[in-house]
Amino acid sequence: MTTSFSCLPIVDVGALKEGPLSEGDTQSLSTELYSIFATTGFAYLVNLPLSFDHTEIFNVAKEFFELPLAQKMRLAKTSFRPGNINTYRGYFPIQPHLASDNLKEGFEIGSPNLDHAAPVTSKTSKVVLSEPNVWPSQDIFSKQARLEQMHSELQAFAAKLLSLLAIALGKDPAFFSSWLVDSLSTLRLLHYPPVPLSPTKYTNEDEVKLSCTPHTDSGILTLLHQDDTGGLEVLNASGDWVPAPYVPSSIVVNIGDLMAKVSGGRFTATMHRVRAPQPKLPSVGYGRFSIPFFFEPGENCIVGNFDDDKEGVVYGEHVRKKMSTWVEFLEDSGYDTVSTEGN
Ligand SMILES: O=C(O)CCC(=O)C(=O)O
Ligand SMILES: [Fe+2]
Repeated sequence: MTTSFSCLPIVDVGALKEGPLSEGDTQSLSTELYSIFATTGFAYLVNLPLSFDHTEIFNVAKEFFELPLAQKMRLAKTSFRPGNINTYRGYFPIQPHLASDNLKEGFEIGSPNLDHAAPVTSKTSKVVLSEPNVWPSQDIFSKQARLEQMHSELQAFAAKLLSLLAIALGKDPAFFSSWLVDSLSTLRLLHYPPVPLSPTKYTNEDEVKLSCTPHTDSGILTLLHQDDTGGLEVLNASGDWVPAPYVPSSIVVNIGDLMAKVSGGRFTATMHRVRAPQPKLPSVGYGRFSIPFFFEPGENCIVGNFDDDKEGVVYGEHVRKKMSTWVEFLEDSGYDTVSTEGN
C-alpha cells in the first residue's frame, strides 16, 4: 500500500559497483528495497553502478532531439509515418492535436543484443515487440554505440535489483532470471518542450499544467534519469502530489503495475505525473529532458506470480493490452505527417 509519505527515500547502492555483495550488504540492501517498494513504491538511488553520468546521458538526448524534425520523422513509428515499418522502436513526435497535457517527443530503443530472428505476431495488434532498433545515420548522430552501452548497463543494474528483491522475498536470488531471457527492456529518451502559462494558472490545483498526465508505469521496474528542470510529482496515500525534485547524480526507481500484480500487492505501483516546464525559468530553455529505462521481460515470458497458487501473466499479452491506452502507440495517431516530412 502507498503510504502518506512527504518525500522520497534515498538509497545508496554503491555496494553494487564492486564484485559480489557481502552477506551484510545483501541483507541490508534487499531489506531496504523491499520496504520502499512496499510503501512509497518510489525512491532515489545514488552511488550508481553505471559508467556514465547525468551530463553525458542528457547530452546524448540533446544531440538526438536537436536533429531536424524531418530527420527524426524518418525514424518515426509507422503510426506517425505510414511508410515506415518500425512499430515499437523509434521516434514519436509531439502531438499538439491531442490533449495539451501530454506534450512530449520521444525516441525508444530496445536491447542491442536481442535476437530478431523469429518475431512474434499477434492477431489483435500490428506491433512487433522484438523488432530491431532504428537509428539516425552516423554522420548526423554519433552516439548510437554509447546509447546501446547505456541500455546494457541499465539492464544489468535492473537485474541486480531484481535479484535483491528475490532475496528479500525469501526466494532464490535467481528467481527472476527467466525474466531476463529475450528481455524487451526499453530505453526512452524524452523531451518535454516548455509550455507558456497564462498568469491565472496555478490558482487552482485542478488547473496545474502537465506535460505527462497521471499514470502508473505498466511493467516491472523503471529506472529514471531526470534533468534539473523539476516537475516530477508522486501521489501519496492522502491524495497529495509530492514533488520528486532533481537530486544530483541520482536516478529514480519505481515499481510498475505488472510487478505490483504478480507480487500479490506486496509492492505498490505509485501514480506519478510531470508538471509542464515553464519557459520563464532560465534553466528550461529547452524544456525538460528525462530518460526512463523500463525493465521488460521477454514477449513469451510467463511472469510468474509470487504466490505459487496464482496464475502468472504472459508479458507480451500484458504489454499489448496496456499499449492501447498510450498516446505514442495509437494505431492511427491522426498525426499530420505531410507538414513534418521535409527533406
Ligand atoms: O519525465 C519523467 O520524469 C517521467 C516520465 C514517466 O513517468 C514515464 O515515461 O513513464
Ligand atoms: Fe512513468
